[in-house]
Amino acid sequence: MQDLPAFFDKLCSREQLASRIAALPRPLVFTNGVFDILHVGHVSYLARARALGASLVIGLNSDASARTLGKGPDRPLNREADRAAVLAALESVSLVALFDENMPLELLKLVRPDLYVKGGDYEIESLAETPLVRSWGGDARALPFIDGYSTTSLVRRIRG
Ligand SMILES: Nc1ncnc2c1ncn2[C@@H]1O[C@H](COP(=O)(O)OP(=O)(O)OP(=O)(O)O)[C@@H](O)[C@H]1O
Ligand SMILES: O=P(O)(O)O[C@@H]1O[C@H]([C@H](O)CO)[C@@H](O)[C@H](O)[C@@H]1O
Repeated sequence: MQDLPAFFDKLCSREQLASRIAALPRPLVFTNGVFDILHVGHVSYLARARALGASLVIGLNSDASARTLGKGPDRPLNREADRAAVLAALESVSLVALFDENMPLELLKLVRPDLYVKGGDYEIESLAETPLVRSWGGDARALPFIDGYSTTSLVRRIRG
Protein backbone atom coordinates (compact mmCIF):
# COMPACT_ATOMS: atom_id res chain seq x y z
CA MET A 1 0.00 0.00 0.00
CA GLN A 2 1.40 3.41 -0.97
CA ASP A 3 0.91 6.74 0.85
CA LEU A 4 -0.14 5.15 4.11
CA PRO A 5 -2.00 7.43 6.55
CA ALA A 6 0.26 8.93 9.25
CA PHE A 7 -1.16 6.70 11.99
CA PHE A 8 0.70 3.72 10.51
CA ASP A 9 3.85 5.31 12.00
CA LYS A 10 2.52 4.23 15.43
CA LEU A 11 3.18 0.57 14.55
CA CYS A 12 6.47 -0.36 16.16
CA SER A 13 8.76 -3.37 15.61
CA ARG A 14 10.72 -4.94 18.48
CA GLU A 15 13.93 -3.55 16.91
CA GLN A 16 12.63 0.03 16.99
CA LEU A 17 11.08 -0.27 20.42
CA ALA A 18 13.85 1.14 22.66
CA SER A 19 14.30 4.34 20.66
CA ARG A 20 10.58 4.85 20.08
CA ILE A 21 9.80 4.40 23.79
CA ALA A 22 12.60 6.80 24.78
CA ALA A 23 10.99 9.48 22.58
CA LEU A 24 7.54 9.21 24.23
CA PRO A 25 6.46 11.66 26.93
CA ARG A 26 6.09 10.33 30.49
CA PRO A 27 4.15 9.22 32.44
CA LEU A 28 3.79 6.27 30.08
CA VAL A 29 0.74 4.00 30.41
CA PHE A 30 0.77 0.44 29.01
CA THR A 31 -2.00 -2.04 28.37
CA ASN A 32 -2.27 -5.23 26.34
CA GLY A 33 -4.86 -7.40 24.71
CA VAL A 34 -6.26 -8.92 21.54
CA PHE A 35 -8.72 -6.14 20.55
CA ASP A 36 -10.20 -8.41 17.86
CA ILE A 37 -13.30 -6.40 16.92
CA LEU A 38 -13.11 -2.93 18.43
CA HIS A 39 -16.18 -1.79 20.42
CA VAL A 40 -17.21 1.10 22.67
CA GLY A 41 -15.91 -0.73 25.76
CA HIS A 42 -12.43 -0.81 24.21
CA VAL A 43 -12.30 2.79 23.01
CA SER A 44 -13.66 4.17 26.31
CA TYR A 45 -11.14 2.05 28.20
CA LEU A 46 -8.26 3.25 26.01
CA ALA A 47 -9.29 6.91 26.35
CA ARG A 48 -9.39 6.51 30.15
CA ALA A 49 -5.99 4.79 30.12
CA ARG A 50 -4.44 7.56 28.04
CA ALA A 51 -5.87 10.23 30.36
CA LEU A 52 -3.83 8.72 33.22
CA GLY A 53 -0.55 9.60 31.53
CA ALA A 54 1.10 11.47 28.67
CA SER A 55 1.38 8.48 26.32
CA LEU A 56 -0.28 5.08 25.86
CA VAL A 57 1.51 2.01 24.50
CA ILE A 58 -0.48 -1.07 23.47
CA GLY A 59 0.99 -4.56 23.61
CA LEU A 60 -1.02 -6.43 20.99
CA ASN A 61 -1.22 -10.23 20.97
CA SER A 62 0.10 -11.64 17.69
CA ASP A 63 -2.31 -13.98 15.89
CA ALA A 64 -0.34 -17.01 17.11
CA SER A 65 -0.44 -15.72 20.68
CA ALA A 66 -4.16 -14.85 20.50
CA ARG A 67 -4.99 -18.37 19.29
CA THR A 68 -3.65 -19.80 22.57
CA LEU A 69 -6.08 -17.80 24.73
CA GLY A 70 -9.15 -20.03 24.28
CA LYS A 71 -11.41 -17.39 22.71
CA GLY A 72 -12.53 -19.86 20.03
CA PRO A 73 -11.08 -21.90 17.16
CA ASP A 74 -11.60 -19.16 14.56
CA ARG A 75 -10.32 -16.29 16.73
CA PRO A 76 -8.89 -13.83 16.17
CA LEU A 77 -11.15 -12.90 13.27
CA ASN A 78 -9.05 -9.85 12.36
CA ARG A 79 -5.38 -10.42 11.56
CA GLU A 80 -2.68 -8.85 13.70
CA ALA A 81 -1.71 -6.22 11.08
CA ASP A 82 -5.35 -5.10 10.81
CA ARG A 83 -5.96 -5.09 14.59
CA ALA A 84 -2.77 -3.05 15.01
CA ALA A 85 -3.77 -0.49 12.37
CA VAL A 86 -7.26 0.02 13.85
CA LEU A 87 -5.75 0.70 17.29
CA ALA A 88 -3.09 2.98 15.83
CA ALA A 89 -5.81 5.12 14.25
CA LEU A 90 -7.14 6.05 17.71
CA GLU A 91 -6.15 9.44 19.12
CA SER A 92 -5.61 7.87 22.55
CA VAL A 93 -2.94 5.46 21.30
CA SER A 94 0.73 6.48 21.00
CA LEU A 95 2.37 3.22 19.89
CA VAL A 96 1.37 -0.39 19.12
CA ALA A 97 3.85 -3.26 19.56
CA LEU A 98 3.08 -6.93 18.91
CA PHE A 99 4.00 -9.67 21.33
CA ASP A 100 4.14 -13.37 20.58
CA GLU A 101 4.19 -14.82 24.09
CA ASN A 102 1.28 -15.99 26.22
CA MET A 103 1.73 -12.99 28.53
CA PRO A 104 3.32 -9.59 27.76
CA LEU A 105 6.06 -9.86 30.40
CA GLU A 106 9.10 -9.61 28.08
CA LEU A 107 7.55 -6.63 26.29
CA LEU A 108 6.82 -4.96 29.62
CA LYS A 109 10.48 -5.32 30.64
CA LEU A 110 11.47 -3.43 27.50
CA VAL A 111 8.84 -0.70 27.82
CA ARG A 112 9.06 -0.24 31.64
CA PRO A 113 5.80 1.74 31.88
CA ASP A 114 4.93 4.03 34.78
CA LEU A 115 1.42 2.57 34.89
CA TYR A 116 0.00 -0.80 33.78
CA VAL A 117 -3.77 -1.01 33.22
CA LYS A 118 -6.35 -3.69 32.41
CA GLY A 119 -10.16 -3.53 32.35
CA GLY A 120 -12.29 -4.40 35.35
CA ASP A 121 -12.85 -7.90 33.93
CA TYR A 122 -9.42 -8.65 35.47
CA GLU A 123 -8.42 -8.89 39.14
CA ILE A 124 -5.37 -6.62 38.88
CA GLU A 125 -3.67 -7.87 42.07
CA SER A 126 -3.67 -11.45 40.77
CA LEU A 127 -1.93 -10.68 37.45
CA ALA A 128 1.77 -11.50 36.97
CA GLU A 129 2.17 -8.11 35.26
CA THR A 130 1.41 -6.22 38.50
CA PRO A 131 4.46 -7.15 40.65
CA LEU A 132 6.67 -6.86 37.57
CA VAL A 133 5.69 -3.23 36.93
CA ARG A 134 5.92 -2.42 40.63
CA SER A 135 9.49 -3.85 40.68
CA TRP A 136 10.78 -0.72 38.91
CA GLY A 137 8.54 1.71 40.81
CA GLY A 138 5.55 1.67 38.48
CA ASP A 139 1.98 0.82 39.44
CA ALA A 140 -0.97 -1.21 38.13
CA ARG A 141 -4.64 -0.33 38.08
CA ALA A 142 -7.93 -1.79 36.84
CA LEU A 143 -10.20 0.58 34.89
CA PRO A 144 -14.03 0.46 34.91
CA PHE A 145 -15.63 -2.31 32.86
CA ILE A 146 -18.48 -1.14 30.64
CA ASP A 147 -21.16 -3.82 30.90
CA GLY A 148 -22.67 -5.35 27.79
CA TYR A 149 -19.71 -4.94 25.45
CA SER A 150 -17.36 -7.72 24.36
CA THR A 151 -16.04 -9.00 21.06
CA THR A 152 -17.34 -12.48 21.91
CA SER A 153 -20.94 -11.28 22.46
CA LEU A 154 -20.75 -9.21 19.27
CA VAL A 155 -19.63 -12.25 17.26
CA ARG A 156 -22.49 -14.32 18.78
CA ARG A 157 -25.03 -11.66 17.77
CA ILE A 158 -23.66 -11.39 14.23
CA ARG A 159 -23.87 -15.16 13.83
CA GLY A 160 -27.41 -15.26 15.20
N1 LIG B 1 -16.58 -3.61 27.97
C1 LIG B 1 -15.34 -3.25 28.35
N2 LIG B 1 -15.16 -2.20 29.19
C2 LIG B 1 -13.93 -1.85 29.58
N3 LIG B 1 -12.79 -2.47 29.20
C3 LIG B 1 -12.90 -3.52 28.36
C4 LIG B 1 -14.17 -3.97 27.89
N4 LIG B 1 -13.98 -5.03 27.07
C5 LIG B 1 -12.65 -5.24 27.05
N5 LIG B 1 -11.99 -4.35 27.82
C6 LIG B 1 -10.54 -4.29 28.04
O1 LIG B 1 -9.92 -4.19 26.77
C7 LIG B 1 -8.73 -4.98 26.73
C8 LIG B 1 -8.79 -5.94 25.56
O2 LIG B 1 -9.86 -6.83 25.84
P1 LIG B 1 -10.34 -7.99 24.86
O3 LIG B 1 -9.62 -7.92 23.58
O4 LIG B 1 -10.27 -9.28 25.64
O5 LIG B 1 -11.84 -7.55 24.62
P2 LIG B 1 -13.16 -8.40 24.68
O6 LIG B 1 -14.20 -7.61 23.98
O7 LIG B 1 -13.43 -8.82 26.11
O8 LIG B 1 -12.77 -9.66 23.80
P3 LIG B 1 -13.22 -11.16 23.90
O9 LIG B 1 -14.71 -11.17 24.01
O10 LIG B 1 -12.70 -11.68 22.63
O11 LIG B 1 -12.52 -11.73 25.12
C9 LIG B 1 -8.63 -5.70 28.08
O12 LIG B 1 -7.68 -5.05 28.89
C10 LIG B 1 -10.02 -5.57 28.67
O13 LIG B 1 -9.97 -5.47 30.09
O1 LIG C 1 -7.55 -9.17 25.24
P1 LIG C 1 -7.35 -9.87 26.53
O2 LIG C 1 -7.82 -11.30 26.50
O3 LIG C 1 -7.89 -9.10 27.71
O4 LIG C 1 -5.76 -9.85 26.75
C1 LIG C 1 -5.03 -10.82 27.41
O5 LIG C 1 -4.57 -10.29 28.65
C2 LIG C 1 -3.81 -11.22 29.43
C3 LIG C 1 -3.55 -10.49 30.75
O6 LIG C 1 -2.58 -9.49 30.57
C4 LIG C 1 -3.25 -11.40 31.91
O7 LIG C 1 -1.90 -11.84 31.88
C5 LIG C 1 -2.55 -11.62 28.64
O8 LIG C 1 -1.80 -12.60 29.35
C6 LIG C 1 -2.96 -12.20 27.27
O9 LIG C 1 -1.83 -12.47 26.46
C7 LIG C 1 -3.85 -11.20 26.53
O10 LIG C 1 -3.09 -10.03 26.18
